[in-house]
Amino acid sequence: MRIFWDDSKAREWIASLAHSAATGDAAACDCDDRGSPMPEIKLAALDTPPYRVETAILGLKAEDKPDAEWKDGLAALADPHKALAPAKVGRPPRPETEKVKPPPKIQLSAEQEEAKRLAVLGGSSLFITGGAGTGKSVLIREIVKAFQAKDYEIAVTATTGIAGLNIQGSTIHSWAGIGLGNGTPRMLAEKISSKRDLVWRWRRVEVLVIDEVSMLDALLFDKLEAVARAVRKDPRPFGGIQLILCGDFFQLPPVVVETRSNGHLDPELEQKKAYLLKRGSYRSNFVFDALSWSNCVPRTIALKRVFRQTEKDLVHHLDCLRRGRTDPDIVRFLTALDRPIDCSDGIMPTELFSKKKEVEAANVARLQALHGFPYSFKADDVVNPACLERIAEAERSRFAGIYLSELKRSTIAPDWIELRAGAQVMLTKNLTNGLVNGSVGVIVAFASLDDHEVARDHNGNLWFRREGHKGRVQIAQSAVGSKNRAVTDFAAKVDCKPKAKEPDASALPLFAARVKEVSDDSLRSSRKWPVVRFSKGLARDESIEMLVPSMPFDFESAVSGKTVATRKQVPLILAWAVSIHKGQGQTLPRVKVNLGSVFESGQAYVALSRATCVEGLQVLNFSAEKIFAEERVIEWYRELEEEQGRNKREGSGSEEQESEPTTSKVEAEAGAVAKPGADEEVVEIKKEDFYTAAAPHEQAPEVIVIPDSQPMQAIQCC
Ligand SMILES: Nc1ncnc2c1ncn2[C@@H]1O[C@H](COP(=O)(O)OP(=O)(O)OP(=O)(O)O)[C@@H](O)[C@H]1O
Repeated sequence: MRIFWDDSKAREWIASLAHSAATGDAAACDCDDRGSPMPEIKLAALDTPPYRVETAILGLKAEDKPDAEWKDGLAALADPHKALAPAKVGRPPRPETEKVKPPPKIQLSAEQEEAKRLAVLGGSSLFITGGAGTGKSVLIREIVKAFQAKDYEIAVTATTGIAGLNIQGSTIHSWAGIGLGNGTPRMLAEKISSKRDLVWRWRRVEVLVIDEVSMLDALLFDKLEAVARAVRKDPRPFGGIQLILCGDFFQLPPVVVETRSNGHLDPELEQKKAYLLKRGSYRSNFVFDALSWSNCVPRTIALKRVFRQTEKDLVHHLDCLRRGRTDPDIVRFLTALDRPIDCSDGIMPTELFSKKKEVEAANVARLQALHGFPYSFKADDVVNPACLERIAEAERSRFAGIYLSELKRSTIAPDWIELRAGAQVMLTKNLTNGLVNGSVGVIVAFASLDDHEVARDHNGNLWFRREGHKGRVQIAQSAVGSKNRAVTDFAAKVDCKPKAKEPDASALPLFAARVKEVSDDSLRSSRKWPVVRFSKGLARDESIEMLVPSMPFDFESAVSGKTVATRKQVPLILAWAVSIHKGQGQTLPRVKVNLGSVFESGQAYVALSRATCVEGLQVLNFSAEKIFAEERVIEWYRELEEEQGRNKREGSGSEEQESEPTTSKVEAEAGAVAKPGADEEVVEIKKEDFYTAAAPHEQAPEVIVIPDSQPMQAIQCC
C-alpha cells in the first residue's frame, strides 16, 4: 500500500502504476508521497486524509495471476477513484511472505552460560578467550544485554571499527577519546580532561568491554589503565572499572610497528620498541604482558566448543593451524581447496588478502567491470597553520612537507578514489547514527544537494529526498562532531523553519529547511557525492541510505598529540575484497582466501577460520610455511592450560570459584596481588614504562605517579 496526503498526487501515481502494471513492472510500496518510509508514529498521528492506496497486486504480472483479484486490481487502476479509500490508523499487516524473519535465537552453551554468570553475577574482571568461532562475540553480546537489563553503565568497544560493529559498539580509541593513543598517559589524561563529555563518560562507566583484544598492545593497555585511574580519581586497577576482555592471541597480534611505504620499518618506533624490550619493561607487545594486566584481569576463561564450523575435519585442522602446526593431512586438505567455489546464484565470495595493495588491485578490477559513470574524488590535504606558528619561518615549509608526507603515509583515506553506482564500499569513519568504520554498503546513486530540500530532524540529523527514490536519504555526519567541520558548517547554513503547510507538522520529525549557502568546497551544492545504502542489521527495514560527503581525517603528532595536518576525503573504500585484518571477527559463508603474501603470525589462521564450511572455502597460494604462531603466545596458552588442568585435578575448578575468582596464571607469577581499596596507595608507573617525547636513551629513571595529586587536580573539565 501507499499513503497519499494529496489526492492529485495519488491519481498521478496510480496512472503511472497502471502503466507499470500494463508493462509488467513490479511496483514499490510502503512509503508516503513525500518519499518517507511509514513508521507507526506517523500513521498513528494522522486522523484526517491521507488516502490509502492498496497496490499489493501490482507486483504480479497478468500471466502469473490471471484471476479475479488481478482483474479487480486493474479495474481499480483504470478508475483511480475506486482505488482511493480513507486511511486506517495503524499499519496494515504485511503479507506473510514479506514479513522480516527475526534472526534465530541463540541458545548459549554451558560454558558460555558459565562465563556470562561469572561476568554478570561474579562482578570480577574477566578475559574470555578461545579459538575462532567459539562464540566469544556472541557471548559478549549476551553479557552486554544482561548488564544493560540491570541498568549498568556499560561501554562496548573493540580494537577495530569492524569488530566494534560486530558487537554494536565503537572502537576503544574513540570511546576513550585518546585519538591514536600517542603521548604519555599524562598527556592523554589531560586531553580527556579538557572535554566534559569524555570525563563524564570515563567517570560513569562501570563495565568496559573490549573485543578482539589480541590487537591491543601492552603499552596502550597500560596507558588506558593509568588514564582510568587519573580521570576517575580512583586508585584501584583501571580506576575500579570491571573489565570484560575478549579475544584470541593466536589471531592477529597488536599493530605497533608501522611499515613505511618503501617497506622499511619506522626507525623511531622500532627504536622505542627495542628500547622498551631491552629495558625489560615488557616481555612482548601482547596485552597479557602489560605491566598492569595481572592487577586488572584476575580471571581467564577459555571457550572450547567451535560453532562457526561443524565439519569435524575442518574444525580439527583449524585447531592445529591455530597453534601454528601442520601435518601432511592438513597440507593435502588445504591444497585441494585451490578450486573455484560454486557461485551460480550470483553471490561472489568475499576475497581476503594480507596486503593492502592486493586488496586494492582486486577491488579496482571489480570496479572496472561496472558500467556506470565513474566519479573520482581527490583528497584535499592541509597543514594546521597553528602548528607552524611556533616554528622558525625558514623552517616552516620543510615542516609542512614532513607533516603532509606523514599524513599521507598514515591515513586510511586514499589520495584519490574512483567510485561507480553498484560498487561495494566500506566506511572508514564512525558516523553519528551508529554506522562505524567497517560498515559495508552499496553505492546506489550519486547526488548533489543542489535544488534539494534539506531537512533536519529533532536529533540534528540532516535529510533530503532523492528523485525517484521512495525513502529519505540522510546526510552522513562524523561521530566526532567538532572534527566534522564540513558538515557542521553546512548544518549551520541550513535555515530550519517549520513548514507551515505541512499537515500536522508537530507530529512529524521533519522540519523543512533550505540550503542558503554552502561556502565549504567539500559540500558545494553542485558537487555530486555517493549515496550509499547500508544495511544496519538483519531486518530489511533497518537499511539506510546516506549521502556521504568528504570528511576530515586528522594526523596527530606522536609527540604532542595535536592535529598537525588534515586530509579531506570521502570516507569510503572499495570493499569486494578486504584485508585479513578487517576480516577478523567476521563469519563469511563464501570466502576466497589468498595466502600469497602472508607475513604475520595468525594471519593464515584468521583468514581460513572465517569460512563456515569446506564448500564455501577457496584457498589460493597455500604452503606450510604460511602457518606459524608466536612463541610467546604458545607459551602463554600452554601455561594457562596447565593451570586450568591443575585446578580441575585439585577440584578447585571454576565451579568452586564462582563467588571467589581463582588466582590467575599471571597473578600467580607476579605473587598475590590484592585489589587495593579506595584508601590505598596509588600504583606508581615509571616513566620508562612509556614511550616519551624524548628520544629513548639511558637516563636516570624519573618516577611519575599517575594520578599525581598536584598536577592531576590542576586538570579542569571544560
Ligand atoms: N551458542 C551458540 N549457538 C549457536 N551458534 C553460535 C553460538 N555461539 C556462537 N555461535 C555462532 O558461531 C559463529 C561464530 O561466533 P562468534 O563470531 O561469536 O565467534 P568468535 O569466537 O567471536 O569468533 P572470532 O574469534 O573468529 O571472532 C557465529 O555464526 C555465531 O552465530
